[in-house]
Amino acid sequence: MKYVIGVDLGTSAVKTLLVARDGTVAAEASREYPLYHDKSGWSEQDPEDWVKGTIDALQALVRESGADPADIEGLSFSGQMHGLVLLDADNRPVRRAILWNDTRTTEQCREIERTLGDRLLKVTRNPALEGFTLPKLLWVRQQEPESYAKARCFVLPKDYLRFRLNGQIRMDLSDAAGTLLLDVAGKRWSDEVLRAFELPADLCPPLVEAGAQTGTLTAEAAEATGLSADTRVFAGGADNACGAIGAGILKPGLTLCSIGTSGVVLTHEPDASADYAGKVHFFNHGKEDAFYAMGVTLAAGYSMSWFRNAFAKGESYDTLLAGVDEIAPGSGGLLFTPYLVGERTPHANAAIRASFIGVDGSHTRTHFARAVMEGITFSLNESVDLFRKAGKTVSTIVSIGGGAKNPTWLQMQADIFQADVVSMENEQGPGLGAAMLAATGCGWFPSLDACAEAFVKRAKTYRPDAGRAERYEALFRIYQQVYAQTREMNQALSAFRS
Ligand SMILES: Nc1ncnc2c1ncn2[C@@H]1O[C@H](COP(=O)(O)OP(=O)(O)O)[C@@H](O)[C@H]1O
Ligand SMILES: O=C(CO)[C@@H](O)[C@H](O)COP(=O)(O)O
Repeated sequence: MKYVIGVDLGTSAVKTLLVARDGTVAAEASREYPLYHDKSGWSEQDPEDWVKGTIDALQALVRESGADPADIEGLSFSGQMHGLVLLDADNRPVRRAILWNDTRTTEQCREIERTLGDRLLKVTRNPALEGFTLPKLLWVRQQEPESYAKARCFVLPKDYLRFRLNGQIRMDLSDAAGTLLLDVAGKRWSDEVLRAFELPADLCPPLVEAGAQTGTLTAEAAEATGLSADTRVFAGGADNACGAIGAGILKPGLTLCSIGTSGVVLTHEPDASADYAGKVHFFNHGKEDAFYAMGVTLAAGYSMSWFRNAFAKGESYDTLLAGVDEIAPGSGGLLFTPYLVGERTPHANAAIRASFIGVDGSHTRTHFARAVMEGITFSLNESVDLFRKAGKTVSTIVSIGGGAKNPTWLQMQADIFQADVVSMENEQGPGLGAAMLAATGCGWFPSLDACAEAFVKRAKTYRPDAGRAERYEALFRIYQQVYAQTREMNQALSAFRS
């Protein structure tokens, strides 16, 4: 049997999948790594932790599957987006990576808007948001000039990981789209943006398609992982692009919901003609010449993991969420907004923070757990709502990510989104999407679409219940008021955050 590997470099962990030629997942291995929040709004990781975790996970994958390394033909990547990894002349990181959910760059975002005006949206197709890469580059240049002086090139998280496995510095278009330095429709680095900020063109790595082969494993990487040095390495893509591939979102009319650390609602765009006026992100897909639009909830799964770590440390999600299905929609009048680290869609605001509204003496921890699930899903529904208002039909949503492991949450998504929600046999869509890029690159299939026919396996469809949907519609209208009602208070409270 021949195999490929998909490596998903997530925010909470790296997840590796060994996938056989018929699309069956033969083995899985993952390793967690820490997040550093040294100050309020900061979020960093050590690139060395990604490399160690991945090598460890790959070793375990090869060892525990018993697969012959010679039969593992290709490997590709899916990665958390936007994180800035600045490299020195020897390609060593000059500081820790600043991640997608780090919001320290509000000032730099305003500077980008002032400098580029309406050209920003025209060229990069996106507004200036704290999570994107360009504001982070400007922050390091202004705040840590000694680190910036050492920097020769920047890459994104999975590009650094790939470099450590194949020795080549490259960036794929789907990830480059989230830097605010790419001419998204033209598929090239924007000279105009680089010039406007006096950034040298060679700071940007060579661009490739997500499906392009970028060499093979180095001898050292092969030795460390137990893989063969002949294993072909394919560039891979942004986790949301790969999640879309792994869920079969390869043609118009299909929508994805992913609840990982972040949460996204994403629709396929066949070309760059759609204009959402910057209300949602607009990026290059991992499928050549296609695009996607998406709304992002910054703290989706992160709200659940925060809740667990703060109030039930050490418990499994299954234990934490036991009993939530016995509580009626609305959690007994308890509402949660998931703005733990600020928000992106529909409220681009780094200063907003989360709330529980309506706490009652009768509420138990289970009410709080259900309210957290509902609040995250209401936030994602703001993106569904935005797409519907822009004229998209959203009737079937494929749901992936850690949040899709819980059947009550999947039914809740159907009831709140008022759409059929489809789960996958394997909820690890981004890793599967990465494996599909490798499988197609190895020539197993003539196209990603053909690969999807064999690899994308739907498990169950959750249909909305009319009664619950009606109740949630009323609750959603109340939920939508919380942002405006708490914005000023949170702005004032920001002075008290450390
Ligand atoms: N069994 C579960 N039930 C409900 N939610 C879960 C479960 N397992 C994981 N999650 C949620 O999924 C999140 C992790 O999802 P994952 O897709 O692995 O994230 P990432 O790609 O960002 O590392 C956790 O933060 C948690 O909120
Ligand atoms: O910032 C974004 C998308 O714009 C995030 O979706 C990151 O790409 C991280 O993803 P997860 O770790 O939550 O999968």
